[in-house]
Amino acid sequence: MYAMEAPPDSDVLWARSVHYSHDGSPGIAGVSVGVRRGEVLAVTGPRGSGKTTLLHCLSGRLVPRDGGVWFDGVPVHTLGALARERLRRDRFGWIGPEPALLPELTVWENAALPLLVAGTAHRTARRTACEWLDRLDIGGLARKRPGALTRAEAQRAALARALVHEPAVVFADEPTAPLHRAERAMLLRTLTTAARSHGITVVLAGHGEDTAATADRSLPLLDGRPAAAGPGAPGDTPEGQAACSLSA
Ligand SMILES: Nc1ncnc2c1ncn2[C@@H]1O[C@H](COP(=O)(O)OP(=O)(O)OP(=O)(O)O)[C@@H](O)[C@H]1O
Repeated sequence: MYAMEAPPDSDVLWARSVHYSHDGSPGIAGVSVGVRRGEVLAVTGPRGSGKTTLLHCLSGRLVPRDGGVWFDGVPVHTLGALARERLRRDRFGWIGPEPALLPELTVWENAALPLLVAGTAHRTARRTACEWLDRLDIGGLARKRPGALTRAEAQRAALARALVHEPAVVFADEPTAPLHRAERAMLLRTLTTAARSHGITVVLAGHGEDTAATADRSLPLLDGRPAAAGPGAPGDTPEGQAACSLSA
């Protein structure tokens, strides 16, 4: 049983036989994965294969209907809603397909939000946010409002917000979806370079080949299950605990 196993120390995130269904429609079924500290893991698969659902389960937004998720050895699936919210605020960063910046705030205020919400002094939050905007090559836009940014710039601002508090793990759910090809490659490179230089683990969902190429390993999903978990595949257990067939 997953509950009797102990997550390995090397894994910052560890999921065992995770099942989640959205009001009856299948989301993911029997996904197990370990993510090592500082690693970039790609979760790939076609539309509707369960990538977003898995990221939501790993980040504590959703509680699996069955199976469990551990972060730093803590069983996230047993925590209450408030504790999971705190965990997401303090230890995780999130960037999705839409930048979701607050239009009435400046770019630096948007980037600083995780620090401000956590009670960091205004001046420190501003300095740190501006350092991240500089690092992501949009320092000159710090005082602008999101409405004045291109999509690529807005997505970089969202990336700064995901990284500003130097979380343990950044979840990036198709962060390049709104971008053109050249911008996509640039954003992925920026994300992984920044995360690697700060020891931040990345779980990156996407369906393009560029997603897998960016990552250290890949977990391909199909219909909510690990795609490589056919008969005889590694991890093809009766519980369906197939670990991600990790290619690297
Ligand atoms: N809120 C929801 N209500 C009902 N069904 C949902 C909901 N969210 C996801 N699903 C279903 O769960 C399955 C997995 O969806 P999910 O969004 O996790 O896949 P995905 O791989 O991220 O897809 P995409 O690439 O389109 O974002 C799909 O069949 C989807 O229709």
